[in-house]
Amino acid sequence: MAVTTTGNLMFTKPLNKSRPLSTCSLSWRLTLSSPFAVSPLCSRPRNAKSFVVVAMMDAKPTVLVAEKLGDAGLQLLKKFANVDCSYNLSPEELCTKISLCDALIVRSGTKVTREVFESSGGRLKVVGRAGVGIDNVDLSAATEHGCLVVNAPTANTIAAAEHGIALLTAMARNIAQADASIKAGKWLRNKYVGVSLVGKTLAIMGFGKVGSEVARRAKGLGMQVIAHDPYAPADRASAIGVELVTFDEALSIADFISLHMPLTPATSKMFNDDAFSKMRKGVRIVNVARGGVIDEEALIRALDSGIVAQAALDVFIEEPPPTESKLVQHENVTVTPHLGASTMEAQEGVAVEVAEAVVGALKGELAATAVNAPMVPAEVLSALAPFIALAEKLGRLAVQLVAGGGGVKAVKVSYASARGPDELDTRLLRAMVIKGLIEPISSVFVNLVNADFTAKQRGLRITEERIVLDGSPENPLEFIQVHIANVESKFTSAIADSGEITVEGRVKDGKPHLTKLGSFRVDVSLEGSLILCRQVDQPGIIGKVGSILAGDNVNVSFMTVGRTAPKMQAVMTIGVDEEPSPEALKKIGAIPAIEEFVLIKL
Ligand SMILES: NC(=O)C1=CN([C@@H]2O[C@H](COP(=O)(O)OP(=O)(O)OC[C@H]3O[C@@H](n4cnc5c(N)ncnc54)[C@H](O)[C@@H]3O)[C@@H](O)[C@H]2O)C=CC1
Ligand SMILES: O=C(O)C(=O)COP(=O)(O)O
Repeated sequence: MAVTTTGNLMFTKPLNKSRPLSTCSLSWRLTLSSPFAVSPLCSRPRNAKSFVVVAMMDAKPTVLVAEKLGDAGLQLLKKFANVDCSYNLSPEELCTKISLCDALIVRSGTKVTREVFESSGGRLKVVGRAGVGIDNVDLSAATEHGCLVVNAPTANTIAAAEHGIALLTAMARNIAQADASIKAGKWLRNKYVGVSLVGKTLAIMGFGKVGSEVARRAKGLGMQVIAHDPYAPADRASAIGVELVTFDEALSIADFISLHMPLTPATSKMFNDDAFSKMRKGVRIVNVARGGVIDEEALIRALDSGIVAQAALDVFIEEPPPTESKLVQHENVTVTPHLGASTMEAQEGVAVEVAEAVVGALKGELAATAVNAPMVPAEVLSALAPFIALAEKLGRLAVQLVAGGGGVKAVKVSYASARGPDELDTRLLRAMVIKGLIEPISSVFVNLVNADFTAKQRGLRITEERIVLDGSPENPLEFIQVHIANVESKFTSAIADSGEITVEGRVKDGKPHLTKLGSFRVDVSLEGSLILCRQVDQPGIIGKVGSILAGDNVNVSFMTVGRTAPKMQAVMTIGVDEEPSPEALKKIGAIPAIEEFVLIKL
């Protein structure tokens, strides 16, 4: 393939969409039934550009590691992928490089913006955050681009909690200031008299993983611990002897306040003038969460007025903060450069946690640490696996039966199961029906991440219905039906009495089968291509069609006939391994008894 170089980019000719998959530049590919199925670059540039950047010619995906990552994680990645460790990239450099990458791993120092996803040209499949907070990743843009975001939610919990306690104790005893003063040649024993922690009330704001661990440790120091978290279960708090209180109660009671909530639109600047005005005079604040949860200007005012006696901050709205920052320079403020997660142990831990999630996602597995996709436990996933393939095939079949009308706008998916509604997670199945409905008629790539978004964007209303069956709930599902309303069909027999295109499928011997088409009972394996014929039921038709296909060297894998009654209307479904030639199809259409027929590519 001819490649020309322009600056940092390698450009090649526009790729031919009709090229067989096996000749794509990106030869690794996941199975289509995978929820994170990767359609190669050549088959679906999402934002199709006149030129497509081609990354590499070997079989491995490329992972860009944009910030320092523990060695154990790097080794894990290298077993599966080409790993490009490029630190301190400018936003422009990141946007340039990203089009050559299948995965990106960052910490808190890299902003993964909408531009990054747009610049990836659809190639970026997964962003791994080697840590907890994902406020530096534009999750909406990731979801819209079908890019999975995973994080490492557990491996740095203890490190962050320990750093919170370190800041709490260092602040109370003026450790940083006293250290600086000795180094400046002073000996200020009276100036740096501290305050005791024992018996004081600590309010933990955000009682999640880190907050709970800080609470445990603070109790060990003899503090009274209360917590505010609108979403935390009371039994978890009471199990470690912590009382959950309202926001205002926490502010008005606490001697010390430690922040542990994520930065979200709801928590942004929640510690503002109003909040500071409700605090006890002389309160001391620790922030190892995110700088953005505090209005930094309001904190300076509260420090200057004495409402806040001291603050210890690991995080800032802008990182690194400007050197002349009044907050950083304030004598009652202790600062660290976002070190909460920076222990040897935590960095090795997050590196492994994120590398495993990224490799898994690149292999098409569902990640337990997915941030923008439903987390489906492994056992549920394996039980649903055959139905995932069925759901996609039914969507693909149904949409190819549409001839016209108002366009596909209203689709109902019915799940027949003996399981209770809470025991059947249909999110995955719905996503796969959407994938099947949209991919054959567009260049959009649909996966579990962007399925609902893509359907909504295309004005496709998906409703779901449960058909409750008696019997053993051992099987997750008996059958799935897909109904498309308000459309005409190119195969009128696919329209059921309800007036909707209706297809029904079951899993037989682990394989997806079509079991009903419109009002006709059929049974054909949903593989390869399908020929659907409607004819007046009479002897000899099967033989005629069979011999036309044999003459065209097309292997028939399956054939069934469903009829309303003997000698009445019948629907013949024929599974074929190869696609018949137009001549063969013409001959089938010319058989007098055949009233309509259609070829469906699954
Ligand atoms: N400084 C550092 O290096 C580190 C900072 N962090 C920060 O700490 C945050 C917490 O981490 P984890 O405990 O692991 O996350 P988590 O998700 O286990 O806990 C967050 C808690 O905040 C609560 N929360 C959400 N909105 C709230 C609100 N409006 N008011 C009070 N609570 C609210 C949630 O219900 C949840 O329980 C992360 O989002 C991250 O920003 C985490 C690790 C290291
Ligand atoms: O995990 C988090 O949320 C952190 O803030 C840690 O950030 P870092 O990976 O050290 O840049």
